[in-house]
Amino acid sequence: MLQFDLLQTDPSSHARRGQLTLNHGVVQTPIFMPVGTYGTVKGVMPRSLEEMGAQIILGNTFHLWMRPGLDVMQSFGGLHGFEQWHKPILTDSGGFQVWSLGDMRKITEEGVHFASPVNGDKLFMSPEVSMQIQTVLNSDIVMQLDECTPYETKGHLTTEAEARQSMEMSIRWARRSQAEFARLENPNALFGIVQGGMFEHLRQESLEQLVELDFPGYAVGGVSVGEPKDEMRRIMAHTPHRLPAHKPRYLMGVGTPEDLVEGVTQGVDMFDCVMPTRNARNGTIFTRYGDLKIRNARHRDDHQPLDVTCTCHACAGTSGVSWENGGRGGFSRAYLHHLDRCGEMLGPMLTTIHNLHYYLNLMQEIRHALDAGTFTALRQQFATDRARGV
Ligand SMILES: O=c1[nH]cnc2c(CCNCC3CCCCC3)c3[nH]c(NCc4cccs4)nc3cc12
Ligand SMILES: [Zn+2]
Repeated sequence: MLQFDLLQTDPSSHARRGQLTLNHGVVQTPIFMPVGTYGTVKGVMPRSLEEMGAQIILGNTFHLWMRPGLDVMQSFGGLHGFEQWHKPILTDSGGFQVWSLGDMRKITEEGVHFASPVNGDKLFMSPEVSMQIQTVLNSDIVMQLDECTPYETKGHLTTEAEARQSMEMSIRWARRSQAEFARLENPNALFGIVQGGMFEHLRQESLEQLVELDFPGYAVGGVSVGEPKDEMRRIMAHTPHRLPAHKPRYLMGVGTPEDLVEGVTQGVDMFDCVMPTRNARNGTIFTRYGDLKIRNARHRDDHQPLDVTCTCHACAGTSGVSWENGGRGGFSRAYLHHLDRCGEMLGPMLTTIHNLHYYLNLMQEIRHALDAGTFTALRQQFATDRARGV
C-alpha cells in the first residue's frame, strides 16, 4: 500500500512538501534515504539511525540475494526482521549492481546472465526474478528491474539510438515487473523508473509510457553515472516535474548537498546516495560551511567539533546541544583526526553518524522551510553558508 499526500507546493519553484504512508509507517518528504548495502548502514546501529531521524532506509536486493540468501530472509519474514529495522525500507531491483559487474554479465531481452561475485555460480536476474526476491524481502517500496543506460561506454558517448533501445527495453521490463508483482500479490508499492539517457525527448517518451502503466510512484534513473554536472542538471530540470504531481518522485543515486537542494527545487521528493556514508569512511566531512578532510594536519589540535551548528552525537555528544549554543559534549576535530590517523574503527563510526545527520538535517530544514513558505530564502542562505569554507 502507498498513499502520497501533497501538503504544500512552493510558489516559486517545483518544490513540494509531502507525506508518504507505507506499510511500515509514514515518511515526511522531501527525504534522504540512507543506503544499507549488506543489511546494515555501514557502522551505524539502527538505534543511531532512529536517533538522527532516519525515516526510511535502502536495502540492496542483489547483495542480500547472494548472501545470506532467500531461505534465511524468508525465515525472518523479510528484511525488517532480519536487520531489526521496523520503519519503511526501499529495495532496489538488483539490476544496478549487476551492471557494475562489467564484462561478467550478458544482457538479453529475457534478463541478465552473470557469475556470482561471491562464489562464481552462474546466475540469472530478470524482472520476474527481481520481483520474487523483493517480495521475500518484503520491502515497502519495490523498484522495477530496469537497464541503467550508461552515459558512455569504452570512451564513446551513448548515442540517441542506443539510449532509445535501452529505454524501450526498460519499458518492456517495467510491464513484466508490474505483471509479476501483481501475480505475486505483493501488498507493497512498485515504482517505475524513467530512462532516456541525456535526451529530453526520450525522457518524455519514457515517462509518458510509464504514466500509462499507472505506477504508485516513479524514479528518474540513468543520471549520476559519470555525466558532466551540467548534463545531470539538464535532466533534473526536464524530467521530475513532468511526472504526476500526486505521486512520489525519486531521483536515484543523487547526490551532493547542492544536488539535493537543486533536486527539491525541481520537484524531487526522495533521494538516495552512497556519498554521506562512503565519504565518511574516507574522511570527507560535510558541514554547513563547506566540506573538510579530517586527515588534514590542520585539524591536529583543533578543539572545535566537525560542525559548530551540528547537534549530532559526534558534534554535540549525548546533550545534543550544538557548540554554537554552548554545548561542549561532542568530540573535537583533533580527536577525530587522531582516530583517522590511527585507523581506529570509532573514527568512521562517528564521521558516518555526522555525515548522515548532516544530510537528514538538511532535508528536515528544507521540509520546515517548505512548511513556512521560506524555501527561496533557505536556498540562498544554504549557498552562502556552504561557500564560507571551514
Ligand atoms: O538508472 C538507475 N536504475 C537503477 N538504479 C540506479 C542507481 C542505484 C541507486 N542506488 C541504489 C542503492 C541500493 C542499496 C545499495 C546501494 C545502492 C544509481 N546510482 C547512481 N549514481 C550513484 C552511484 C553510486 C555508485 C556508482 S554511481 N545512478 C543510478 C542510476 C540508477
Ligand atoms: Zn555532527
